[in-house]
Amino acid sequence: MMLFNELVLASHNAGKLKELQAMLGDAVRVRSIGEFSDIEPEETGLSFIENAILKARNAARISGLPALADDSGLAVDHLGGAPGIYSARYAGGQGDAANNAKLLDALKDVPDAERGAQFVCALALLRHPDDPLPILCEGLWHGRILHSAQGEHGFGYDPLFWVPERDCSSAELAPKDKNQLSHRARAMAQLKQRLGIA
Ligand SMILES: O=P(O)(O)OP(=O)(O)OP(=O)(O)OC[C@H]1O[C@@H](n2cnc3c(O)ncnc32)[C@H](O)[C@@H]1O
Ligand SMILES: [Mg+2]
Repeated sequence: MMLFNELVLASHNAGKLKELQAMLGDAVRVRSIGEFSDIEPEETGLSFIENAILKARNAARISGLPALADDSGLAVDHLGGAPGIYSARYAGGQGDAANNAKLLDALKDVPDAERGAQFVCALALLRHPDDPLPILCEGLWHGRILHSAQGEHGFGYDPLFWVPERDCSSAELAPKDKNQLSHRARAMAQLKQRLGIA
């Protein structure tokens, strides 16, 4: 049962915002945290869940609205799950191109069979900043890291993420297809069920 008709999305990532908005549809009025503040909270948590809660709590406090945050990243088997929660900061906060270059370099001589990886998404919804029981949902997407970038859609690590079920990179998927298959899509499907808007 939906208890509100408006929420703020606690993300400063344009690619994520677009996907989350498309997935939520018009069941709820979505505001962006950018309307309220340009300051990004420090992601000091040691898990995706902790960081999602921290970002949502900060947004709920700033906006006075229920807040939904997404903390996500790429966990590469050969790297023991790195970059994981540090995915956005993998190359020192220099952006997607630098992150992708560093990842390709880290896997330079690694054969296909050992290039398995998962995209991870944790969603946290807080109805207010002191919500003692956030709604938490998670999604995983299994794939493999390519040897070079492919595709123009999406954002972040998408050009390097091979999607076995579609035989292409996630940056080669049409946005509507990525939004049905991705880690974010899986977490969002759970959230919509919890909210009764599935
Ligand atoms: O924290 P916010 O403001 O939401 O924006 P952010 O970009 O910093 O987001 P995260 O802290 O959750 O870091 C996520 C990292 O994982 C990458 N990532 C997450 N989901 C992705 C997806 O669907 N496709 C490609 N890369 C993704 C993304 O590019 C970032 O480098
Ligand atoms: Mg972030």
